[in-house]
Amino acid sequence: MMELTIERLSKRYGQQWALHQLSLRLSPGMLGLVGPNGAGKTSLMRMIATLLEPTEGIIRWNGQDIRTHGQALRQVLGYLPQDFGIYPEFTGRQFLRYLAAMKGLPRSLLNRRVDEVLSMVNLEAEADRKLPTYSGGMKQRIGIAQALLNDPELLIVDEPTAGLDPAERVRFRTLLASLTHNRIILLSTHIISDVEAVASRLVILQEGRMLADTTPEELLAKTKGAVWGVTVDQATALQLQANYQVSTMVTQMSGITLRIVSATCPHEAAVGVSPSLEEAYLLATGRQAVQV
Ligand SMILES: Nc1ncnc2c1ncn2[C@@H]1O[C@H](COP(=O)(O)OP(=O)(O)OP(=O)(O)O)[C@@H](O)[C@H]1O
Repeated sequence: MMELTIERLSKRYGQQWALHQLSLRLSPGMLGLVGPNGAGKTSLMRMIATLLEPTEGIIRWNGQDIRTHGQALRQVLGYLPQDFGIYPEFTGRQFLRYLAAMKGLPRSLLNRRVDEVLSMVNLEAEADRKLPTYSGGMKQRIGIAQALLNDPELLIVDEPTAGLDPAERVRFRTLLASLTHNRIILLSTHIISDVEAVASRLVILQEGRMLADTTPEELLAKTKGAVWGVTVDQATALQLQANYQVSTMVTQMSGITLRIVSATCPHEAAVGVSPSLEEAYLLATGRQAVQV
């Protein structure tokens, strides 16, 4: 059995609710937890990892309350926190061996398991280099490797792609996708493309509340007919930008081409275009996209 159940979970810091009455049931597969900074993603993940006390609500692993049965969950948990610290004096392999020993892996298994996880994250060739010489992507892959040491049933990864370049980000996404078999993966991000094509389920959080519990396909289908493309002069572009959610803005010889997320047609020359998942997310959250 592999089931995580979250029942009316809330976290309050002082007067502020970081998370409010969230209920979710997770089964094997990847769930993308998407939301802007401050949405409550880290608080939720830390509560599941038994590192933070909920203010209200219950988290159950296979039916058992983790407040009283935390050890059962920790045994099957792999966690890559956002601020994952490395030890500068270690090589990748030494670091993993050290953590494997800390996690109580028996000596007879330890070296073999470290080799296995190094191969899973494709770092065998760099395993004997010191950690400070690693790129951002390699550091994150070592982070995943340490989270995989105990072959976790529940893998929690908090904003792993922050600071990675686009190639590293794609590589990291592919790595996570390869780990979904027979595991629950909870991946948080504020960049929707990180979970596009890899998450079978999307939960959108905003200001501590769940805006949507959906699938990428469903979210896209809902957005059909609500994304428009138009090429206009600069003054019109600025005006449209002030009044609508503009997802992209590209300057071309013929003028400025905008993509606009709007339930109604924003301009007489606008034509309907196929939505991207990012635009679907913008429509769901009602947020202004970053200008390009
Ligand atoms: N220790 C704390 N004390 C007070 N407020 C906190 C604390 N930790 C988080 N918060 C607040 O709770 C809210 C949710 O924060 P949280 O870190 O869970 O969100 P997040 O979605 O993970 O955002 P980020 O990606 O920025 O970490 C934010 O408004 C944050 O300022």
